[in-house]
Amino acid sequence: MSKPQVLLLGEIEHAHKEWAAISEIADVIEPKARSRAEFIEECKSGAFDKVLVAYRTFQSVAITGMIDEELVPHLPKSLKFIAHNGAGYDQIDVHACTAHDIRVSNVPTAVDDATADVNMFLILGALRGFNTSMMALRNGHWKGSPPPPLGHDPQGKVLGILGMGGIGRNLMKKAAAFGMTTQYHNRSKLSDELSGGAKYVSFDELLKTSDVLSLNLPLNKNTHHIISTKEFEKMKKGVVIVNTARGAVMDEDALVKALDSGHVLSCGLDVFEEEPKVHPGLIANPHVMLVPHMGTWTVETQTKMEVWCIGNVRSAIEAGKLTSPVAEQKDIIFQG
Ligand SMILES: O=CC(=O)O
Repeated sequence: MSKPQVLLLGEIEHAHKEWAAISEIADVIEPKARSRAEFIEECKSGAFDKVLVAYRTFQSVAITGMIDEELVPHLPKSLKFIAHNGAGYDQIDVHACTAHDIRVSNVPTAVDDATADVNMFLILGALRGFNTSMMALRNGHWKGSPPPPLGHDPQGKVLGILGMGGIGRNLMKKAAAFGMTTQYHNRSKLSDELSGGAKYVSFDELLKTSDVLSLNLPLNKNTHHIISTKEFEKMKKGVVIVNTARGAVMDEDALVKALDSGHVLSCGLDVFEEEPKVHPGLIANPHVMLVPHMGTWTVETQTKMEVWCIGNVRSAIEAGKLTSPVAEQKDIIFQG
């Protein structure tokens, strides 16, 4: 019997041993296409007609573009699984995939520590106002002239976490070590065991009473611009906002205005609405902490993510199911 085919969209950089083991149970193929148009043509040519599983990276979007309603109908009928190497899967229209009987998995858990570490780094940097003086030092002006205003301690501050998934819960533990108290808002209240004693509050309450607001929720139609002008107006004056989720959960234009007016004291961002473009109002603001999407950018975490994603590929081939299906598909019974 011939082996099933696996389509590699992107590259395996670390988990070479685990990937080599996939070659023992499947034939791995790669696209020749270098653009979305070429990829669609390659799909149409029948080149992928025996592919059962696709492994994809965040970066492979440069070739395929979004896995959206336009692209999904061109994917081969044989394709039943997409294993996405990343926690956030906003590049994939899950509903379009469900409609074509394609199961989708992401990589939770493996990303939690590294992303929450960046979260903490951004919280500390934004509270302390480190960026201005770090820039002054490099420009030969020591702390700057005049020196920057005094920063703020995390101790005793209320951290509001919007989206209490794995990263949010990991952040809560780290923030506790810095003396912060956590409250959260989530689609649903967590069990006491999961929430670790953090107070569940309404969205409005979270906005009104947090000293630091951390965005840890996925980007989808419901969360796009969930933080905009109206929400900034409800926040405490002097609030600090950090985002390691996806840029578009916050309206960047509105953020820049809230920073410029002084209502928002500072922010720490790892993600941007139109990456790799960064809003000029953020670039021009020396107080804000800006990191070019490096939440999971460590050898250890990238390796863990690849191993996890390859585990999904293996499970799809051997057991006919994914180990970590995306939330939207957990309760769906597939036909094909
Ligand atoms: O941004 C990183 C991820 O979604 O894994």
